[in-house]
Amino acid sequence: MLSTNNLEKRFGPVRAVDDVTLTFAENEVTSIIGPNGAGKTTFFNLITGELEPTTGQISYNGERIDGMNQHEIAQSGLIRSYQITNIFPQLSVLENVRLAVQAHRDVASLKKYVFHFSKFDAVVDDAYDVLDRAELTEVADQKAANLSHGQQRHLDICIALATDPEILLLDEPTAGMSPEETNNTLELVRQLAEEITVIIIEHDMNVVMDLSDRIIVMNDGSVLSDGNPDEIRNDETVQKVYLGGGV
Ligand SMILES: Nc1ncnc2c1ncn2[C@@H]1O[C@H](COP(=O)(O)OP(=O)(O)OP(=O)(O)O)[C@@H](O)[C@H]1O
Repeated sequence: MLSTNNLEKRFGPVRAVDDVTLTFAENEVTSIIGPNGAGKTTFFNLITGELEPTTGQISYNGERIDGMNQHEIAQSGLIRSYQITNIFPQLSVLENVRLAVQAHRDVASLKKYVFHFSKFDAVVDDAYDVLDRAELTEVADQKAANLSHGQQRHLDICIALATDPEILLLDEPTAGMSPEETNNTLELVRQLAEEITVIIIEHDMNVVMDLSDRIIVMNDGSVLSDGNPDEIRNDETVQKVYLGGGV
């Protein structure tokens, strides 16, 4: 459904992403790992349209998306979670998700929602459905600013889910979380992966090994290795370059 072909991004002399050809399958959790500066974030930025490739192609559901703007790519179902920066802290949890549901509708529908309260109710119902998936229903009326760090990260994922993604990109979803919050997030991502495709950048190897169907190891902009958790754990090159033999 999503593939890259000879994808390359140069920043002056630096090849941040260097000849990356990958295909992502539906309903899999894929983790992208690698040392600092390996090109993981740049790869995400290329897929979501935040950066344009220097050369190479990106295809999504049979269409070229390289060169499309971020908004068009997001509308087509490829959504990135933005690590809390998308949250309006002074609004309630429900209002945050409701706004995201509304923003996803086109302008004509939006007018209907304003003038027909039955449609507005449907938006609220959708927002509650999303909160329910992340177990945030109980805090729906609280100010987003008052949530714990883990709950805010989940709210951020809810805001992404409210736009009905087919592919969800998550950048270090468990960063800064307590062990309990991390477990909740793992459970949430597992549930999501039953319906959508999830691609994660993650540094925590326990999370990566636990959660992933597939792991892509990047180094110096290139794909060093690509396989299931057992294959990556036993890959000698990966151990030498990245895992230090410790996993
Ligand atoms: N806007 C930019 N301008 C110049 N160089 C950049 C830019 N963005 C990234 N780079 C360089 O591209 C390379 C890849 O960086 P990138 O941030 O994609 O790596 P990363 O794997 O996400 O690293 P980290 O795990 O530290 O976030 C690095 O050498 C980085 O310095």
